[in-house]
Amino acid sequence: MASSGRSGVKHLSQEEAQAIDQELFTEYKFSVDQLMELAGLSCATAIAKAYPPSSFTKSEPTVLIICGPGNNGGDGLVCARHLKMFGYEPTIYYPKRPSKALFEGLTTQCQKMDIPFLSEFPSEAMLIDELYGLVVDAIFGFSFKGAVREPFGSILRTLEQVTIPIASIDIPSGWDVEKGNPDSLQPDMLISLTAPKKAAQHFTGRYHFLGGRFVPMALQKKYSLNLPPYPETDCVLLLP
Ligand SMILES: NC(=O)C1=CN([C@@H]2O[C@H](COP(=O)(O)OP(=O)(O)OC[C@H]3O[C@@H](n4cnc5c(N)ncnc54)[C@H](OP(=O)(O)O)[C@@H]3O)[C@@H](O)[C@H]2O)[C@@H](O)CC1
Ligand SMILES: [K+]
Repeated sequence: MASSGRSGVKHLSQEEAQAIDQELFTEYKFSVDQLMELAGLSCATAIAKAYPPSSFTKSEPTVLIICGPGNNGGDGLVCARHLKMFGYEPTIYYPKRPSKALFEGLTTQCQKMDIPFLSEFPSEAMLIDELYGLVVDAIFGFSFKGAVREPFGSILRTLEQVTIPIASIDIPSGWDVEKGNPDSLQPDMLISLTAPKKAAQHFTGRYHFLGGRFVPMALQKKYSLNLPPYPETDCVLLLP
C-alpha cells in the first residue's frame, strides 16, 4: 500500500527508491555525478537555510561531515565543497574510500579547497561537541541493509552521544530504510532526496527538507510521487 506524509508526498520503499535511481540512469540517461552534484548542493542549501553561519555559537561555523562508502558518501563530499563555498569550515571523515574515479575526483576537489580530512574519528562525543557546530551524516543512504558493520558501528555509537545538531542526508544512518530505528541517531535535520523514504515517517527532528529537484515529471507520475511544488528556483523545500 502506498504511504504518504502530511504533505501528501509519497514515501518510498527501498525497492522503489532503487528502481527510480536506476531508471534515472538507464532510461533518462543522467550520469551519477550530475545527480550527485544536485543532491549535494541541495544538502548544503538546506543546511544554510536552517543553520546560517551567524547561528553558530563557535567562533567559526565548523561542520564535521562523515562520508560512507557508497553514493550517500559522495553526496557528503559534494555537500562539503558547497558548504565551503557558502562560508562554512567543513572537515571530512572518510574512512572507507571506493577506488572509483568519481569518488577520487570529489576527494581531490575537497583537498584542493583546503577542506581537511581527519585520519582518525574523534574517540569521544565530547570532542565533537567542542570542535564543531554541526555534524553531517552522509554514511548510509537508501541501499543500507542489515546490521551495521565496522568501522561504522563505533562511529554511529559515538554520534548517538553528541549534543550538537546532526543533519542526515537521505536516511538517518543506521535506520532501516523502511522501518526506521528508535535506538539509533535522532537527527535534527533530514534532507530527503528525490522523495522521502518510508523511514522518514519516524523522523522527529526540527527540519525535514526535500531536495534533489531533478526528477522529470513523467517519472514523478509513473511512481505517483506527488511531490509538492518547489518555490520558484529553489533546489530545496521544507516539508511540514
Ligand atoms: N536517485 C537519487 O535519489 C540519488 C541518490 N543519491 C544518493 O545515493 C544514495 C544511495 O547510494 P548507494 O546505492 O550507493 O548506497 P548507500 O546507501 O550510499 O550505501 C551503500 C554502501 O554502504 C554499504 N553498506 C550497506 N549496508 C551496510 C551495513 N549494514 N554495514 C556497513 N556497510 C553497509 C555498502 O557496502 P557493501 O554492501 O558494498 O559492502 C555500500 O558500500 C542515496 O541515498 C542518495 O544519498 C545521489 O547521489 C544521486 C541521485
Ligand atoms: K545518511
